[in-house]
Amino acid sequence: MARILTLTLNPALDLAIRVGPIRLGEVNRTESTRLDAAGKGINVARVLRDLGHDVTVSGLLGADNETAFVRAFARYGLHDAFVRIPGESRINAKLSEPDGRVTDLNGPGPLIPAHALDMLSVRLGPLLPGIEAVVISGSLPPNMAPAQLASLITRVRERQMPVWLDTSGPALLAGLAVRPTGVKPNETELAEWAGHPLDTPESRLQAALRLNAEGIEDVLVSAGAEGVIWAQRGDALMAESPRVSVVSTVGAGDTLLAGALHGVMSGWPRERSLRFATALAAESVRHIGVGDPAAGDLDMLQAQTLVRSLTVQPLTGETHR
Ligand SMILES: Nc1ncnc2c1ncn2[C@@H]1O[C@H](COP(=O)(O)OP(=O)(O)OP(=O)(O)O)[C@@H](O)[C@H]1O
Ligand SMILES: O=P(O)(O)OC[C@@]1(O)O[C@H](CO)[C@@H](O)[C@@H]1O
Repeated sequence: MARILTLTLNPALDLAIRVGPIRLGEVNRTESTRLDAAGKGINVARVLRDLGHDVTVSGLLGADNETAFVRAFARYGLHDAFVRIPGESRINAKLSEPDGRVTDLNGPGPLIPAHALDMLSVRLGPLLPGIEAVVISGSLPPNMAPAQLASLITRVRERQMPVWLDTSGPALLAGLAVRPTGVKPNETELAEWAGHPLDTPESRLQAALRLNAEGIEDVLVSAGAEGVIWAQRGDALMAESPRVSVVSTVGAGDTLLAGALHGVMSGWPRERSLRFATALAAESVRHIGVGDPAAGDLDMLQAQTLVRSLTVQPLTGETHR
C-alpha cells in the first residue's frame, strides 16, 4: 500500500445537522447533530486509511480547538503533521433535509500568521522523500494568496511527486495554471475555470479534455447524482452513479477522489478504479461522513455502476457513446 500525504490548509469541524424541512427565520428542532474533524484533505485521508494506505495529514490547524482533530487522527490511524497556528479552525454547518437537499455554511477560517507557510515547508521537507502521492484539498485560509498555493504545488511537483488538487475559485485557477498531476473539480468549480456553465456531460467532457491538453494528466469531474467523467491524456470514461437514497452528500467528492487515487496507487485499470470510486462515493451519500469501504453491499453498488468509454475524436473533440 502507498504512503500518501494529504494537505488541508483550512480544516474545519463539520457540524452535521439533520433536520425536517427548514423553516427560515423560525425555531427548527433538529433530529440529530454531530461535530466531526473534517476538511477535504482530512476526509480524503480517512478513506485512504480505511483502504489500507499509510497516510499523513498536514496543513494548518488552529491550536485553540485542536483536541477534536487530534483525537480523530488517533482514532483513524492518521499521522499528524499539521502545523499549529494561533486561533480556532472554523466550524462548517451542514444542514441535511429529508428530501436529500444539503446546505453548506462554510466559514472563512482563521487568518494565518505571516510565517505559517514557511513553517509548513519546514515541516514537509523531511516528510516528502518518503511519500508517493500528495493530495491538496479544500479552500485556502482568507489571507493565503492563490499564488502561494501554486508555488506549493510547484515545489512538490519539482520532486517528481504526483499531486492531486481539489479546490475552488481563484485557488483552483491558480492551481490549474501550474499543472498538478490530477484534479477533481465538481461541475460548478470547473465551470468557473471554463467561463461558462457545464450543465451537460458533453460540455464537462470538453472542459476536461482541454485540461488534459494543457498538461493535466488526470481530470476527474464530479457531477453529483449525474456521475463522473475521468479524462486521462485525452481518453475519457464516464461513470453513472447507482441510485441510492441520500442523507448527506458532504464528503462525497472527497470519497470519490480517495477511491480513484486508491485505484491509481494499486495499479488498477482506470475503468476498475472509476467504478470502485463512484460506488464508494454513492455509499457515502447514504449517511453522514465519508464512504465506508467495508460496507457490506459495496460489491453490489459496484455492479450497479455503469462505466463506459467516451470515444474522443482528437481534433473536434466530438464524442460518440
Ligand atoms: N445523489 C447521489 N447519488 C449517487 N451518487 C452521488 C450522489 N451525489 C454525489 N454522488 C457521488 O459523489 C460524487 C461526488 O459528488 P459531488 O459532485 O457532489 O462532489 P463535490 O461537490 O466535490 O462534493 P463535496 O465537496 O461535498 O465532497 C459524484 O460524482 C457521485 O459519484
Ligand atoms: O470550504 P472548503 O474548504 O472548500 O470545503 C470544506 C468542506 O465543505 O469540505 C468538506 C467536504 O468536501 C467538508 O468536510 C468541509 O466542511
